[in-house]
Amino acid sequence: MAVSEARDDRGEVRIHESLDELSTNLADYIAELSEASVKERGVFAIALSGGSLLDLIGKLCEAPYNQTVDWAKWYIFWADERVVAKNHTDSNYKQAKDGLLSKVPIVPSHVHSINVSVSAEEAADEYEFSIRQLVKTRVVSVSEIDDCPKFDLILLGMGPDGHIASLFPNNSVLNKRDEWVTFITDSPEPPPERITFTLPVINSAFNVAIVVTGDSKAEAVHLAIDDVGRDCPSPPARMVQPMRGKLVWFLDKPAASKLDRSQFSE
Ligand SMILES: O=C(O)[C@H](O)[C@@H](O)[C@H](O)[C@H](O)COP(=O)(O)O
Repeated sequence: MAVSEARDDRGEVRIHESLDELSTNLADYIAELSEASVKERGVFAIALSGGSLLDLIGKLCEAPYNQTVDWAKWYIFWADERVVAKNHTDSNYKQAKDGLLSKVPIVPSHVHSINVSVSAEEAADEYEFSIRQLVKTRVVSVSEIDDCPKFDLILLGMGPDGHIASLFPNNSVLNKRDEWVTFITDSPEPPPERITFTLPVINSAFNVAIVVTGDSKAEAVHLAIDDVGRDCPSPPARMVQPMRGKLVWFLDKPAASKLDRSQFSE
């Protein structure tokens, strides 16, 4: 059975016995947020990331979710994307299409992927422009604090170095405050060119989920969640602090193995 704990500004931490339990819990969470958002706003604007996360949301293609989720109301975005051809194995779009989008009845015009035929800088600018149009029509809500887009849900993975989206440690894009979407050409992980949401956009969302599995990420999970003191390095994932939204961590046991687990409850 999953255990969970509320960690003040670090959000709710859910730890799962197995990947299967995590996938089911994650699918339930997404389906519930979708239902609430469609009821409240008539649409569900969700931003995906890349990596193992996309395998873990695969349960959404199965019963009961494939029948019960109101797919026609979904609008899909990417919190980060690699600037490669859309049929390239590194493309987050391709991974999402193969694993989810082609298997459920999402409206093709609701899928907002980046333009990969231009430079990373231009792709980021164009993507921000298209999000601005959808904020105007309120397909994407807007933050009352700073006019940032307010996605119903942003799904993030995390690397062993604590990066989320394409916001890597010690990269100057972590300090971007004015752009909604920015770019890098020097990713420490291939491919080098990527576009990414900035922290203000991530922290404006109604809901953010960070999904992390495997013991190679246990130290980064500890540094991102526990009270570790100022002398420890602060990974980008620790900077995810939704201003008015809710943060939930979905972890398996190996990823949670270095957490201070004094107060978890069944
Ligand atoms: O496009 C990307 O590379 C990502 O969005 C990135 O932030 C990813 O989510 C993490 O690197 C975790 O990836 P894994 O879960 O595959 O380790």
